[in-house]
Amino acid sequence: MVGLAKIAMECLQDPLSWLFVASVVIVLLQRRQRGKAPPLPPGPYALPVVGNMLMMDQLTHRGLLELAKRYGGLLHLRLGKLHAIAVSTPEYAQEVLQAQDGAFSNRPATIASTYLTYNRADMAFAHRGPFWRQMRKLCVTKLFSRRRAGTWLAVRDESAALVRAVARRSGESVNLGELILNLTKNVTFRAAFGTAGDGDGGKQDEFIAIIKEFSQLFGAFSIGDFIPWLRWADTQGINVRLRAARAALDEFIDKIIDEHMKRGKHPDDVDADMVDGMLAFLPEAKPKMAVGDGRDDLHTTLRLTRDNIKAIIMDVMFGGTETVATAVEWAMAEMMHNPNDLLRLQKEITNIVGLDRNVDDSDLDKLPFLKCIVKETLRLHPPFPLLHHETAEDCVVGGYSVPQGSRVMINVFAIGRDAKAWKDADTFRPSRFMPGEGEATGVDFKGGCFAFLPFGSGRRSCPGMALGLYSLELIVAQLTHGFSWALPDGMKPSDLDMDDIFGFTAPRATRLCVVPTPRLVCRFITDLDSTRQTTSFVSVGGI
Ligand code: HEM
Repeated sequence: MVGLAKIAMECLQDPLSWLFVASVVIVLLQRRQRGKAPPLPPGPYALPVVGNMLMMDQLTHRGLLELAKRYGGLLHLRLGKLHAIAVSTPEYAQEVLQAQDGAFSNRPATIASTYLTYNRADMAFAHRGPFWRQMRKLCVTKLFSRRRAGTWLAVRDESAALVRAVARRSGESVNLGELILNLTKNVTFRAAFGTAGDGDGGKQDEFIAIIKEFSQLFGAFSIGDFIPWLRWADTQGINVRLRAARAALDEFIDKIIDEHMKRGKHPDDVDADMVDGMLAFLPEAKPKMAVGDGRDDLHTTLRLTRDNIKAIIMDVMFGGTETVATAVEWAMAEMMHNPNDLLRLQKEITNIVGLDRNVDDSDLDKLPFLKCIVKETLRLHPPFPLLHHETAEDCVVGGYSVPQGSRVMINVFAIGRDAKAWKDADTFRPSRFMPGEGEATGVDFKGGCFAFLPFGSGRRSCPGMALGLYSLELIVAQLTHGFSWALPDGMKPSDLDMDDIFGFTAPRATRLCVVPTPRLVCRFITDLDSTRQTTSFVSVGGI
């Protein structure tokens, strides 16, 4: 006994031994503490060190839906050092997005996304707190607001340009998915920088190449995100690509900021773009546009840096481009798959608008079935199928522990197809929302119904919802009213591939290709711009 005590005393004189003993004590105390806390939510068995990392390919909306069938609406996975929680029922969604919203409103970020957002200098990746609140106010009241007329005009112009482009291809198979994605890229480019896509093709192509690289890097797998002591290992050379991508963005946007500062447009001008709007908060901008002019609360308190401007522009590009394009393409695809719904919508629009012009803004609120098509599309195909949140503190949900710093994935896709919440949950049936006809009349996606969350709910819900919805409704209405549509090569509606793929959003696995025939009262014009001298249609009403 004396011998043992002597050995222990000798060991403890060595600092390394002290460290070892202290670690053992901490682990034991943590275990004791955890013994008192509620258990973690159920989930598959986690291996030592790597946990469930071998299941990474199942962390998609469909993979997590399958896991939820086995483990329940709140399930736990261990990804290296990280706790990950998947939420797959409306009840649990309400708990994390409403009842405990404050604790669940941080945003997880990888090493790559932290670097690419200039250390969370944007809104989408900023943790909840005073900075994020101010950024959100800036976006909602200044940047995405209806008062920034140029953005809404860009949607109208680009939608009309799409209709004209499709009309020129009457009777041919057109890749509608690709055309729609180009349209939304043009809109966000114009909204951010004010330049019309067509007139500035080179610049826009350069920017799209930067976005593509950002997008790949955002999704790149890095072992250091899950096992921190392996952060030094950069086996795929991602760090070099990250530095190059950010340098390219710096060069591109710095030039645009300088040009905008030189022209000195007032941020409230009708044709001011988002960069003009943000320069009003950049201290180095011209005095007449400088911060602190006391116009409102935000102007006296918010100071932006160039990094903030770049990071917010990327939020707009990522938040507003693929989301709208994905939803429009799905709406058109579902109507091709369900031709009776296409005919019903065409009939509704024809009754209100007539056949001598296309739909405009003032028609949209008179088209209830159009709203039903949009809702049903967003229910079955939410552009962001998973919402990514992080817990700011230890929480308890449904009797289970959710530790601080957990990654929380709210499976909006699974929730929108929850059989307890929705009748014929997997069927596209827009009339379910039709006033006086369907069982889901009055159900909305503004955030109060936790079975229907395409724009999220609570603090982190989408600040661009009004713009996104407007774009979605106008483009779908104009395409539907402008043309009769057929599938190419004698394909039947039931042959249409309706699979999706998981990425930044959940777009169609195969692009939608369709054959248009103009259906408005038209006059022929010869398309002199076209080298093929084709004859195309333009509506007398001026689409
Ligand atoms: C149909 C179109 C759109 C859909 C379905 C959509 C959906 C969403 C969803 C689900 C979220 C995340 C909510 C959460 O994490 O809880 C979100 C966030 C966001 N959206 Fe949208 N969105 C759309 C259009 C837009 C547009 C047009 C813009 C910009 C002009 C935009 C900008 C953003 C931003 C910046 C965020 C991050 C907000 C934050 O973290 O505080 N979105 N959106």
